[in-house]
Parts: sequence; structure tokens; C-alpha cells
Amino acid sequence: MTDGGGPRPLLSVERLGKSFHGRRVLDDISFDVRAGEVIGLIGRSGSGKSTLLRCLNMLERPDVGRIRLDGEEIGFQGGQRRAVPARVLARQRAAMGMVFQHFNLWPHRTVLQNVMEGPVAVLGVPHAEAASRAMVILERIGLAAKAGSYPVTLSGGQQQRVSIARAVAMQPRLILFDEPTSALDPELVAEVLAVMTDLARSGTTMLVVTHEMRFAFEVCHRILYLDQGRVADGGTPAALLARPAGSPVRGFLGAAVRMLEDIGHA
Ligand SMILES: Nc1ncnc2c1ncn2[C@@H]1O[C@H](COP(=O)(O)OP(=O)(O)OP(=O)(O)O)[C@@H](O)[C@H]1O
Repeated sequence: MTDGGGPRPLLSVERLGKSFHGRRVLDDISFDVRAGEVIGLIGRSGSGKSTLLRCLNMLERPDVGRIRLDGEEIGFQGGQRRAVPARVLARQRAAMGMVFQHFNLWPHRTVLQNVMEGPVAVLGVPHAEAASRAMVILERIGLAAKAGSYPVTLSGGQQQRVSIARAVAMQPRLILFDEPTSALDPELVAEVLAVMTDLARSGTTMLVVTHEMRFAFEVCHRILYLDQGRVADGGTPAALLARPAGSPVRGFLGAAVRMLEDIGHA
């Protein structure tokens, strides 16, 4: 199905809702993501950003609404209470990479093994091919020299870069990032954002929950502003910055607006 003559969206979220213990955490969330788009999800702590990502990746089950990937409905959707066969679920999960705040690398495996494990175990890629593909990705993120190292010997920034490499190695249709830099010491944030920027600029479809406003406004094509579980505003960075001073998104951005406007004019 097409929307206004454009191509079918890669990801389509329709009227998603989720409550915890009777309290609405996601309320009537709808948006589309086209292939190659980088979408930023911003909003105050507790506005529902992580829960939304977790619903997309089927770590959380929405109460109502639909999520379609390439036109195919994913996961178990509330309302219908319909379970998808495990084999289909595995395929759908593999299509969406996820990078978490905490890197969760396997401590007893080398960097190379961490990156190649998914393709071998889940996708059935032959060992040698998975290893050479993993090395290409490690080169790209500047960590080829660490291929034989164990995660504990790496800095937090390097570990997060490896976890991004691990997601990329699965060749997903899109990658979800859940505050990937918020567990890092400030001096390590830039190297992770540089890898994400490189991915974004090379056409990777990405949904990024972030408190890094500079990254959101410099790199994302569109930004969704969540407030109390609803998409309270959304648009291009320029459109959001052009909202009137009293608007909710401007209220959220506060003093950061001036810095972001300067980026836009640079
Ligand atoms: N498993 C859960 N059980 C009960 N409440 C939950 C659960 N997960 C999230 N919540 C609540 O849902 C609300 C939204 O949480 P969520 O983590 O999605 O927000 P967020 O916007 O990602 O916040 P932050 O920026 O702090 O990570 C919060 O009030 C949170 O306490």
C-alpha cells in the first residue's frame, strides 16, 4: 500500500498503546519510518521512549495498535492476542538490530567472536565468511586491532562501538538505539556518536532514543518529541527549532535551543 504516492514505509506504527499497572505509558502513538531515515526520539525522562523501542523490538507487548515491518505485522499484537510462530518471530527480531545503554558483550569471547556470533548462530552464515565480514565492520569502526581482545580490556566507548558492530553484522533492516551513550563517561561519548553518524550518513535506517540534542538535531532527518506517552510534536530539526517560543518542544529544549540554532546556521 502506498501513502500519498510515496513508497511503502519500512516501519509503520499505528495507534500503539501500552499501560503498566493501569497507567498509560504509551498513548496512541503513530508514525512511519522510510528506508534510510534516521529518526530521533527525544523527551523527558519517563515519557515512554524506551518502552516504545521495546515494543518495536517485541521485548514488550503493546496492549493495542499495530507495528508493521515492510508491510508485515510483527510480534504478538494486543487486541488480537495473536501469537506469531517462533520461526517468524526470530526472523522479525533479526531484522531489527538493537543497541542498548549497557553493552552486554559476552565477556569470555573476543571482540571478533562477539561480532560474528549472531550471523553464525542465527543466520547460519559460514564461520569463515562471518569472520571476514566481522573484520570489515571492525575496520570501519576503527577497532580491527582489538579483534582478538576481550571486552574487559576495552574502554566503555570501545565496548559500545563493538556492540554497534554486533548489531550491524546481522545486516538488519533497521537499528534501534536506546540511549547508547548515557552510560559512558563524557570523554567517551564522541567516539560512539561518530560511529553512529557514519552509519546514519551511509544510509542505515535508525531509530535513536537520545538525550544528545546536538546529535539529534545535526544527524537525524526527523525528530519525534514524546511527552507523557504521546508524540507531542515531530518534524525535521529545522521545523522543530522554528516552533514558537512557548511550544512544548521548545520548552523541553530550553537553553539548548540557541546552541542548536547555531549548528543550523553554521
Ligand atoms: N516494566 C515496567 N513496569 C512498570 N512501569 C514501567 C515499566 N517500564 C517502564 N515503566 C514506566 O513507564 C514510564 C516510561 O518509561 P520509559 O523508560 O519508557 O521512559 P523513557 O522516556 O525512556 O525515560 P528515560 O529517558 O529516563 O529512559 C515510566 O514512568 C516508567 O517508570
